[in-house]
Amino acid sequence: DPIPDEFVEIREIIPDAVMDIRYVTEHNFLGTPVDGYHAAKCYLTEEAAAALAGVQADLNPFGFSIKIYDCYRPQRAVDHFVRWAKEVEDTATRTEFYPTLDKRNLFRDGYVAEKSSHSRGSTVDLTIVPVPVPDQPEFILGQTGQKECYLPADQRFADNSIDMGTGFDCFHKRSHPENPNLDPSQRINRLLLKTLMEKHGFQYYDKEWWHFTLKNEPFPDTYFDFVVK
Ligand SMILES: C[C@@H](N)C(=O)N[C@H](C)C(=O)O
Ligand SMILES: [Zn+2]
Repeated sequence: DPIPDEFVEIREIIPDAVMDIRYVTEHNFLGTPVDGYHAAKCYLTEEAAAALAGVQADLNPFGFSIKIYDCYRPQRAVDHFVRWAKEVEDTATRTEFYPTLDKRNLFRDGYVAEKSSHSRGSTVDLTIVPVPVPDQPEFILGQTGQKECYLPADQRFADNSIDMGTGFDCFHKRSHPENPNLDPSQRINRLLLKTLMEKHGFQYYDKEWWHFTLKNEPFPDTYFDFVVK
């Protein structure tokens, strides 16, 4: 299935966007590359990409950049998430990604969706990194030690993001954007991301500090399933 004309690959619009597309790798909550991700690329609708370019333009003069974890997500990837959640005996990634929860409750608790706004093409998971972009350790499944994603930045996986208080896809209350039990600098970092994203037309999500949907999304009722390639 071809990539719809209304979608763009983000680096065509934001060449200096930093990419850390987790679902094409093993460093995600499934511990395996996800169905439908064949390349470490970010496709978004033209409208969402243009809005995100505004965020990058605001960050650049201050020596920061957006870093993208996920964009358009094929429906078959979401279906893979659902299958994974039903395999209850597979808890290989629990320590890092959902240390306090039963994987069967990740959908109920709002951390993963069976019908995801990502599949509509105007939702993005992202953070902010300094420029020049600091190194980040390579993740090697089975070799890189798993650390709870809610631990302080110097104890959890050493993501090169500014400190948002948790790692990406940390299914835990500390990831709720307005959790008051964070250091002031972590709360300010979240506020910066949310303020910039809202300025450019995105809606934040009250369960995950990294997840934003364009308010005026062009395909509010369409769940796409083309492959990321
Ligand atoms: C899985 C996580 N990155 C995410 O995007 N969660 C929301 C709720 C979704 O699945 O749409
Ligand atoms: Zn998301």
